[in-house]
Amino acid sequence: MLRIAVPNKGALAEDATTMLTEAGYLPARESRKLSRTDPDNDVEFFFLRPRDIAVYVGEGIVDVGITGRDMLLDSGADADELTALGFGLSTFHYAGPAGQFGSVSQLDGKRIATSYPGLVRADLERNGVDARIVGLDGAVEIAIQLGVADAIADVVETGSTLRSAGLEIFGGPLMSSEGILIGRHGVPRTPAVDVLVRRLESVIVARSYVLIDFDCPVALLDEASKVTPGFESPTVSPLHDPSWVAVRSMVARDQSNKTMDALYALGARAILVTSIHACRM
Ligand SMILES: Nc1ncnc2c1ncn2[C@@H]1O[C@H](COP(=O)(O)OP(=O)(O)OP(=O)(O)O)[C@@H](O)[C@H]1O
Ligand SMILES: O=P(O)(O)OC[C@H]1O[C@H](OP(=O)(O)OP(=O)(O)O)[C@H](O)[C@@H]1O
Ligand SMILES: [Mg+2]
Repeated sequence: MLRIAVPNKGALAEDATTMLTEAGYLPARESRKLSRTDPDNDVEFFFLRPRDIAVYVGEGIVDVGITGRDMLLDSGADADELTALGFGLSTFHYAGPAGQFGSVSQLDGKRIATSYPGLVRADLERNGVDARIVGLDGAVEIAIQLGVADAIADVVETGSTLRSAGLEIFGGPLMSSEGILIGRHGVPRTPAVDVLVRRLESVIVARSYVLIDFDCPVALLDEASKVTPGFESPTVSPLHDPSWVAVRSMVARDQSNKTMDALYALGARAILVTSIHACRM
């Protein structure tokens, strides 16, 4: 059985479960249970704290897990990113009271509150800054007001938590993060892991692309194919009227209206966009 660790709470938990469900697995947690089997897929799910998942994977206790890239890096666990999952997008930043800090070098001799000490220590070393790290479990944005730190380093998504604490970011982002699938370093990918990765990547494709169908005068087919080149090349089918063809292609979901406008302006008609329920690329 493939053993998969899934966040049991926090920012990644719901999206990870939804994505695995769309990929055909049964990861929904039953009441307060910390594990469940999915016999049809020969998988066992473990519901763990996202921070601990890198540790369990790195120690080889579970085969793979879903966590944040920032948490993997922070943990220093012996695990690698297998694929990025496109949810839980965030950046990691230093922040301080508005107007007080301009660059990382100004952190020299200061106290920095964070829940990600490994990540921050590595960044400070890279920048040659000697600062004291104050390790906190969460709600670090209030640490300056409470007098335990001079600056913080934390996850930023919308920035609203920082703003409401009167803080602003300074220096560049330490990293960009998102939910990722991780596996133990140096362990060859088994066929079951390959299937999992392919299924998850297919969910991302099905979410990011749509199918576009349209009727096109044969004389315009080359031009239309440039608008919708698809992955390999568009599918072209004959119509009863020999001067027209039907064309089908994949286009990026967020470009679908622009693509329809361009095709219409070119002379294509009966332009239809449909969602992709599932795929294997
Ligand atoms: N507001 C957010 N938006 C997007 N991603 C986030 C957000 N907060 C945290 N994350 C990401 O989610 C992952 C797990 O963080 P999360 O906050 O869920 O864990 P935690 O702090 O241990 O749990 P909790 O906040 O429930 O105590 C990290 O990779 C982090 O970057
Ligand atoms: O930029 P924003 O959209 O405001 O999101 C960022 C906030 O979200 C997370 O907090 P979380 O809810 O996980 O609480 P925690 O700090 O206690 O972990 C993170 O630690 C930031 O505080
Ligand atoms: Mg959190």
